[in-house]
Amino acid sequence: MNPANTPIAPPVALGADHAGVALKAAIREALEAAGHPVMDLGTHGTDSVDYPDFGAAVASAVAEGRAAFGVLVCGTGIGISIAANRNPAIRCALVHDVTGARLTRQHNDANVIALGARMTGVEVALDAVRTFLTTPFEGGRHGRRVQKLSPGWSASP
Ligand SMILES: O=C(CO)[C@H](O)[C@H](O)[C@H](O)COP(=O)(O)O
Repeated sequence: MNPANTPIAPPVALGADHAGVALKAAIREALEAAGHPVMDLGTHGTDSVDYPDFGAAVASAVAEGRAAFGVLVCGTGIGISIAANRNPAIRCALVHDVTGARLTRQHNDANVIALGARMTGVEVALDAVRTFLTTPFEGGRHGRRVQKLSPGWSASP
């Protein structure tokens, strides 16, 4: 609790490889300007690094409740989304536009979004992140389907 006894919302965890570091910085700047607490898990420079390290770090932060949501960026968004989805608590959606960002919250209850810095422009990416962070899960029939994405669910009778 802070001095005003107001709960502080968990931050948004950010992660990127070298290909995504500039877009991550733009996302961080926009979120901080809007008053969102962020947890920047790197990378912090343009030296070549391996996207699985950052996908895993953000996935762990979300899975452990240290972050409310995660935002990941690599060149295409593909590799880093695959990395995040190796964590069984994570539903990471690769998104290219605002519609995808909205629908993956409404229908999939995605807790991490992945963007491709070599695929999606900065303004679209920022709009997608804002939409992702402000759109609630719809539940209902989607709840049943999301349940079937959980590690314990099996298609076998
Ligand atoms: O993982 C990826 C492909 O899905 C990302 O786009 C990476 O950022 C990319 O592979 C990095 O490539 P680079 O040639 O090492 O910059």
